[in-house]
Amino acid sequence: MTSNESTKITFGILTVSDSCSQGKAEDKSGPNLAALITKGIIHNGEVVLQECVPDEKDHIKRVLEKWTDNENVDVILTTGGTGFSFRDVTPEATREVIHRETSGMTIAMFKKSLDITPLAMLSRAISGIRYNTLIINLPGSTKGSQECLESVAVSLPHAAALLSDRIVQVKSTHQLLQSNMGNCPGHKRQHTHHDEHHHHHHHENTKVDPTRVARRARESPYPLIDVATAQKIVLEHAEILGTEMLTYVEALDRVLAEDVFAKDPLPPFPASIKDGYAVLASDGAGKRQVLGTSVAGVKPEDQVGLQPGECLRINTGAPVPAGADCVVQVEDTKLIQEADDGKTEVEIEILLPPKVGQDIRPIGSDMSQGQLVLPRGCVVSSSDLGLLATAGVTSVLVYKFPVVSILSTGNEIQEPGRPLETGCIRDSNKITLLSLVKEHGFSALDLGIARDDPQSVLMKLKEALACSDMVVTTGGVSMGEKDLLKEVLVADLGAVIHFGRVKMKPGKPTTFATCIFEGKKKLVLGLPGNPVSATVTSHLYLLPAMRKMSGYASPFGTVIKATTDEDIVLDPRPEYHRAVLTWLPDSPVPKAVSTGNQISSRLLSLLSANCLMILPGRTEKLQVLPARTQVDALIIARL
Ligand SMILES: Nc1nc2c(c(=O)[nH]1)N[C@H]1C(S)=C(S)[C@@H](COP(=O)(O)OP(=O)(O)OC[C@H]3O[C@@H](n4cnc5c(N)ncnc54)[C@H](O)[C@@H]3O)O[C@H]1N2
Ligand code: MOO
Ligand SMILES: [Mg+2]
Repeated sequence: MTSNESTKITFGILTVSDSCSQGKAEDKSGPNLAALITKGIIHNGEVVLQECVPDEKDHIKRVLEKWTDNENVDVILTTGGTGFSFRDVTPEATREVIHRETSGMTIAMFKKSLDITPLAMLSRAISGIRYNTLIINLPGSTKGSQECLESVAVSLPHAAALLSDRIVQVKSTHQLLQSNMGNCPGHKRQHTHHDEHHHHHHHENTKVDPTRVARRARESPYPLIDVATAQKIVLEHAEILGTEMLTYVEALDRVLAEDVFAKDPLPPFPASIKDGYAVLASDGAGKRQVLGTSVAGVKPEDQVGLQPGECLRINTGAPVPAGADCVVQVEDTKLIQEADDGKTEVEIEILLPPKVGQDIRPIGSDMSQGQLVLPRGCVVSSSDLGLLATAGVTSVLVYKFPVVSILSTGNEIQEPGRPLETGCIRDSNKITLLSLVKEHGFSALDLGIARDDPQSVLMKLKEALACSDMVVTTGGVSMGEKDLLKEVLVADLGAVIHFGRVKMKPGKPTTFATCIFEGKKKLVLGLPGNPVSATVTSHLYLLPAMRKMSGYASPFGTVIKATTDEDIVLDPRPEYHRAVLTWLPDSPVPKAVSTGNQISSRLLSLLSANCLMILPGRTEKLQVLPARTQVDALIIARL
């Protein structure tokens, strides 16, 4: 039996201290703990994270949650903030993030510390498990924290193995069931000599009784419904959440909840369209005395009046002076006489007889006072903002945006930006979806990664439901043993699953549910885990739902006609085939060129794709769609 030689145990060390975080004191116990671990106090221990935070509960919680949920570290040691002083809140922060206490660890530390000094009684340290991470409070002093670490060191490898082993156990089940995944060498881990002990632990800890695999449905209980029906169902529940007043500057991409009218006319005065001279049309062509200049921005009442035979130089946009009823552009005039200073004009000649109203924009000719400027339901664009500004509208009533949270699931998923851990892949779905909604004028919250165990999925779902109107998850909705979303939704959240499978490719296991959480109706969109499926189904269900909830009159994306570029073998399910639209000079209908291998795990099939060709499902009489067939194409990117 080999020991779990190959497994390292990753540590995060969090020093909690106002003075250290403010640089007023040097953190000694944190580095000392790191040194002990590096020297091997824990077999295969490795410090991967180290930070110092003030004695602020929320700050401590944030780091503990981040290190657990995103960094997936095995053990977190906090040092400091466990005493009686008012600022000591590490135990409170820890208690709020752990799911289950590990009192054995705490007692072991106290036992040893109390043997050394009765003052150990003044520590309020606790320890516990959050998902698969063990969090242990150590005292702030270098000596005290070292003694406590030494007292638990002997059992840490075992504790960490039990927690992480659950992952291996689940992962191998998970892998087994995802038939297309095969067996990944990363998961074959030799159990230590506690084998029977481990299995014992597995049984009680993984809450997956072996019979369940056998009982597991061989067929999904959810009927395959078509895309249009699925979209209709989602939109029925995607209701407007209310309205809010925004300053006009914040209104970009929002939908107006009421008509907007012009407060002021444009132009507010008769404005010249040209650089030239303001004149009386009745004077006809011929000489004029130049009175002076009317420039843009001068108040009309400061303008001198105009008598017959007189004219006033005027700039584009300047108010036309009282009396003048037309403007002649300077190109249609000739200079007759100018003053000794060689620049002030005295007399000019109008070469063409001017017409009344010529080159003048009358008051309100662009926008009259009280006129309807933007109708209710309009999605405010950049030029609409200009109109709001012009109309003197300072704030507008818009529909509220839905708060949407995005949650990845899966034991094999790790946060991007870190070296790959054995048997893991990086989360691409979350960043894809977060930026996809942003591309379409919305925003969403990143709720991290849920692990493949019921309690982790439930905790994460609750967290997401508490802070958003719609929760979007990816993964865990197909037929696998660890595809827990539907089960947790129904069993633990009393949700109604409106559909659990859609006849489409990719995107078959797309799931949609609603539930009442803290008295409010919430939507849960369970997208498939395959990256392409998650992205394609976002275009078909997520964006339309967000648009509908934001007040869009037409929530669906734009569909145009395109012609296929080559023969395409049809799938039994209607396919949303990634393609690149290219317009050719001789045909108004663009060509849609496929991006190649469409397997739904291959994000590259979305590379430069700007549309999804909507292909019919295969039938007896139609197996292959010939080239140059006209199909619908859903636009999915800025053209
Ligand atoms: N027996 C059956 N197995 C499967 C069926 C079926 O009908 N019968 N459907 C297949 C189809 S179609 C799809 S789509 C997938 C969807 O499965 P899940 O939604 O349960 O997704 P997972 O199993 O969790 O993961 C699928 C795949 O995607 C990877 N993944 C998951 N999350 C992420 C992420 N955030 N970033 C990147 N990659 C992710 C995961 O590693 C898996 O490879 O089910 C088929 N199986
Ligand atoms: O439905 Mo899946 O997304 O085809 O692979
Ligand atoms: Mg699955």
